[in-house]
Amino acid sequence: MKEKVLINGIGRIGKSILIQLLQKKEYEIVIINEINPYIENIVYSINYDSTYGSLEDKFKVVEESYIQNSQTKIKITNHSSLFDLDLSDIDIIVDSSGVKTNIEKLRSLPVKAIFLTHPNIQADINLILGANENDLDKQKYKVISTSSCNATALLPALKIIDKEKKIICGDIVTIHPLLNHQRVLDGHFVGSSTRDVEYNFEFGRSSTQNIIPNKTTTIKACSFVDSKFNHELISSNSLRVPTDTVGAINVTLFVEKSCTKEGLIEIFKEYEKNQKFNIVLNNFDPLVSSDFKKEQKTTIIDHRYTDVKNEKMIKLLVWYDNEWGYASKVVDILDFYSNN
Ligand SMILES: NC(=O)c1ccc[n+]([C@@H]2O[C@H](COP(=O)([O-])OP(=O)(O)OC[C@H]3O[C@@H](n4cnc5c(N)ncnc54)[C@H](O)[C@@H]3O)[C@@H](O)[C@H]2O)c1
Repeated sequence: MKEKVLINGIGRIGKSILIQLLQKKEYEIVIINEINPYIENIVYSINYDSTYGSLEDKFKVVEESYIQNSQTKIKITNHSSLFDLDLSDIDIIVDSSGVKTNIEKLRSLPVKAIFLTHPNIQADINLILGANENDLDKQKYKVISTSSCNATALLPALKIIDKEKKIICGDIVTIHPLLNHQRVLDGHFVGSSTRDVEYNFEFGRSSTQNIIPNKTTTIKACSFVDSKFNHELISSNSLRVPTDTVGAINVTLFVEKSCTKEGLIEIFKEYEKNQKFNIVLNNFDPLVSSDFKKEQKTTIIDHRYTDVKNEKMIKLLVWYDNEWGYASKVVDILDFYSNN
């Protein structure tokens, strides 16, 4: 039996999830709900993409409110609230709209599970593969947050190091591509109490003309998954840069047990060899951010920059595709949920 899916919000993340789910026979995308009222524009934005290229098997509009390609027919709805939708034919909702919704009310929806593509402390669980998948209890948990792209990339690396060397404290800087809530040229700041975007004057500044510093929610998102990895342990900030996708995290950690650069690389190689999910990729090649575009592994350790000072200070550079890579982890989480 296929899992019948509704995707809410078909922006950067919704679209990456849609395209990856379309490759899998275990899922049927029944509805896309999107507040964009122009179905021709929805189909256009699914078919063509400046970052990842255009779809081979293109969709077209049929019967006014459906889109169809050679494999699939999907109903398009335009409700601003999930509570206005007919969910009688839906098993799973993937909410990639970024809208903050009352979680108690979400639980009452007549579906098996609702996956939120943002960190949410009120969700039944914030889930990152390689960190806490064993805590997933399908009988108990209905609203499942798939955390953030940064936390999905960082937390597995922190846990690997903590297990072997015990982290005392540290600092991270995320270097993050543009997001759709930013402005192209200077304008009023963007942020709202109904979306998971921080109020931040700097995000009203031109995204293509600036490196924009901001307080990242990365460590907070990690703490929702594993409370040990919080702001008492690790400080953080972010630099938003004018690239389309693929982020990097510069990580500095102080640890209790002595280590060497070679020993650390060995630990990550061992993990990569034995991992259950597509998480760690060890890179030794002279690559740049765009080389990691569409990479499904989301904790890419660039060992050209792995370093140890005074046996107890570790430096790592971690890459991840914040759109396609993160979306692939959401799909892996759906698989994990469905198969357990
Ligand atoms: N872009 C990233 O790198 C990234 C990575 C991980 C997680 N996320 C999270 O995923 C979510 C979506 O981010 P995005 O970058 O895709 O944003 P986006 O702005 O590109 O897409 C959001 C889509 O949702 C639609 N939408 C807005 N309100 C809606 C509503 N009430 N009902 C239905 N649709 C609605 C918008 O029209 C838009 O098409 C956010 O929570 C974000 O924090 C983003």
